[in-house]
Amino acid sequence: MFTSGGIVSDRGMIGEPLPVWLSYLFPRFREAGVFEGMDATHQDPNHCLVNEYLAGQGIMPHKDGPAYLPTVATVTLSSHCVLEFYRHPEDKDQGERESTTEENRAQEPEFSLLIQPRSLLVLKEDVYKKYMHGIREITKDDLCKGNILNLPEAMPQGVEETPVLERGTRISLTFRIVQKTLSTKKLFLRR
Ligand SMILES: O=C(O)CCC(=O)C(=O)O
Ligand SMILES: [Fe+2]
Repeated sequence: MFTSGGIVSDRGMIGEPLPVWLSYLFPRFREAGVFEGMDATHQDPNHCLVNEYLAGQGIMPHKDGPAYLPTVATVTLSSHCVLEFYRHPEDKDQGERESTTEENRAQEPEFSLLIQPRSLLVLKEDVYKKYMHGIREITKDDLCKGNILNLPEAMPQGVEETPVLERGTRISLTFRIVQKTLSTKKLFLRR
């Protein structure tokens, strides 16, 4: 796992340009209007998190938090996954990723999405702000279980008979906009 674009902290991010192998996707994001109208100074994402999940690995339910503008674009490579969405009781989790707890995992998800390899997933607005998202630590996904909202459209061909998908290694590229950026020049002038 690594991040590109800079390290995000409370004070902001000391930005550095994303490498070409990530920024080559920007025209596609623009065509699809993914980050359109988010922020006057940022038309393209300035931060990317690259994650590798081996089969059986997941991520605890969490919100991505206020360091980013509330749109996230995720490109999935190699293997599918099922992303689950949870509504926090009373929505008291104020968007802090650190607030992830075992208690969150105990809840049942409200809905899920089947995320196919080579797909782009865009989460914004309420789904970003009000729901937590997570990936269960399992090696197989039974598509008959849970409330998978994008079925049958996202169902891979040929699995209608036995809709259990075995997970392989998944790589995700998660693009976001960090609004608060600090240039090294500004930092230097502050001293
Ligand atoms: O890998 C994914 O699709 C989700 C990653 C995620 O939720 C995160 O890094 O905040
Ligand atoms: Fe996340």
